[in-house]
Amino acid sequence: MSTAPQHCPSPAELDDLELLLTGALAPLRGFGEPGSPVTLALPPEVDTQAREAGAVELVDPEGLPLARVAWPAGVAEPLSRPDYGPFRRLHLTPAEVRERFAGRAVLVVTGALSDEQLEAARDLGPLVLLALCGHDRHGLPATALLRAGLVAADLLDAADVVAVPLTRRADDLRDRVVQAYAGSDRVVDQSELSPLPEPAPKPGETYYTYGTHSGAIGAIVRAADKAPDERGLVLFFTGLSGSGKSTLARALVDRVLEHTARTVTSLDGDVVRRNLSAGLTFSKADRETNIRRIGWVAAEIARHGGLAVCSPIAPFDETRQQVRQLVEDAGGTFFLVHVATPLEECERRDRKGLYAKARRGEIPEFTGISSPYEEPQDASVRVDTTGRTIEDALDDVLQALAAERLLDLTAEPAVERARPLSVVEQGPTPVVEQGRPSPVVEQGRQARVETPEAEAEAPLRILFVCTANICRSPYMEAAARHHLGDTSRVVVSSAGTHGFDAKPTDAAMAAQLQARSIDSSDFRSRAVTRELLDEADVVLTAEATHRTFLLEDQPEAFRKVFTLGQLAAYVESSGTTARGRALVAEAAASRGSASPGLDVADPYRRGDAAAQAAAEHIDRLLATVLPALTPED
Ligand SMILES: Nc1ncnc2c1ncn2[C@@H]1O[C@H](COP(=O)(O)OS(=O)(=O)O)[C@@H](OP(=O)(O)O)[C@H]1O
Ligand SMILES: Nc1ncnc2c1ncn2[C@@H]1O[C@H](COP(=O)(O)OP(=O)(O)O)[C@@H](O)[C@H]1O
Repeated sequence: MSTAPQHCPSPAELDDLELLLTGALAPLRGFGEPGSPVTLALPPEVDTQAREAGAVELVDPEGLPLARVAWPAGVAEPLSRPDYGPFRRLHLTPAEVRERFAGRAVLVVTGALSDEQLEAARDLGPLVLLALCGHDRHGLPATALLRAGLVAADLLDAADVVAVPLTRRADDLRDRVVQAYAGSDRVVDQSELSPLPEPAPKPGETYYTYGTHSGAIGAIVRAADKAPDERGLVLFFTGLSGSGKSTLARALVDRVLEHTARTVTSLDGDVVRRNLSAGLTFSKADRETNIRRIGWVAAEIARHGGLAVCSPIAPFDETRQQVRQLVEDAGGTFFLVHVATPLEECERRDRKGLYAKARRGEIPEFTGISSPYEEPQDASVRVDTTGRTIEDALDDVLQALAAERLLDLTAEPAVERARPLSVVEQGPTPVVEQGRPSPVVEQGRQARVETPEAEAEAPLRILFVCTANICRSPYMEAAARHHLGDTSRVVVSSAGTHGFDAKPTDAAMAAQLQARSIDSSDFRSRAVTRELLDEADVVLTAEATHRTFLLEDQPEAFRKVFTLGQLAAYVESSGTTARGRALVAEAAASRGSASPGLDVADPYRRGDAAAQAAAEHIDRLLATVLPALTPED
């Protein structure tokens, strides 16, 4: 028989294991007994190995073997006594409690004792404070409950605290567990000491803050009882590729930064896969690993009161539930947003060309096509973005967040958005002297152009970027070249953020160019590279999402990457007279944001009218931007 695999259970499962091993759940002796809520979930590969070996070895978070569990039958045999986690000394077995504290009343507590309850507890005589502090319980966090218990025990004449890791799912077995510790001694519940006030707490709320808590207990309660909007928060967007997760998540992050002093961590699916989850595939197991990693990071952020915004596909319900659990165990709130844009619309958008590839069988296991997406039943809000503006769709999320009193971003920001500052007003950041950018501003290009003089003489290089470099950016490149005529002061080119190398201009956009007597038959698409970005003096993207994509990889390029609409808006609103590189530096210093409202909409596969609208939009923007970007003689 093969060796039993090792596995570290979830915190709640570790709690259950402890109760099983100490006999607190007797006659239950293992996981998964018929009708028992005490279960153990093994990852598929561990499950397979455990079945082969007939057992699994459960280890603590540091890898110390705790128990051998027969598998799949589930009987647990101890290998060592647990010694992980804070307040371990308070974790006595039922037998130890019965022996050490025989004859004492057992007071069962799930919250901090109020002043009134403390007074009433004095009448009970010597006490055992049995603190139910399993990992997935709502209410006062376990460590705060135990600290408050120790203070209370100090204030009472003879009282000791015992930690009982009873989880919420084992609540049906609560009486049995309490009895195991109390034996034949008297049992009193905390709520019997003073009546609960009306109205009773709502599900998920606690009564630990009801009544008066003064002194040291009061301090513990107040520190733990953070208002919902002060607690760690994980906003988790799930939905199909192209449903709008990243767009909405990004818009939400911008709102948070504009409206509050909170810092935000963004964990976008694509970005995580280039970093934290680099190398993972799209198999079910790898997707689960990917989501659990995101969940782990997000939970750590929530543990410290932070705000994390996650936007992976996260197609499996069970993995999303695990993330919820991780976040709640860390004291944070998990807020699930289902971006429920239907597959047909996502496929119509196909902004990365992935659905087309998946349909052709070039991408295996593509979500929605050849890999499942399990619709969440537990989302706090469901948003279908079809036919709606981003602002409108975002509003649904903001309303739900505000309604749950988690984060109110619905009001206008207190400070009106600063108007673009001129370079002189801006102070120490990019300085423009005699119409030339300072070396600091253009550090990235120093390797290419040796001296500022030579740099000023060199033609200004514009790189246009869109998704696949077949619709919008080739049009921008060709139309700009046409518009610029035979000037040698500006050089234009284009590239795409995703795939599709060596494709001609999309037919609908080529037709628009032809209608303007511009030939684009020689054009072939290419992917944007670090070198292309380095070489460019200014990069103009079709959408804010393209800009973000570029800056996620090369944040140092932020002073030269704009959306075309953003730069046009700057030129128009600032009334600037700067030209060429000076204009680029000035626009960078203005710190205007690339609002998606300024994007050139994607005409791909949307017919001739959409192509015409995109072409006309680009024409208008180029008419504003190109004269300003052309250096003066
Ligand atoms: N086979 C397959 N299925 C789904 N998606 C695929 C696949 N291959 C690549 N991509 C691209 O990867 C992005 C999804 O990555 P995620 O990490 O969010 O996926 S998952 O949560 O692990 O399922 C997804 O990005 P979004 O469009 O932003 O969702 C795709 O661009
Ligand atoms: N109301 C809307 N909300 C969000 N995205 C929208 C909306 N309407 C159109 N879109 C477009 O849909 C696409 C969604 O892409 P993205 O946010 O990257 O999706 P995902 O991250 O889910 O793959 C973007 O091109 C976006 O501009």
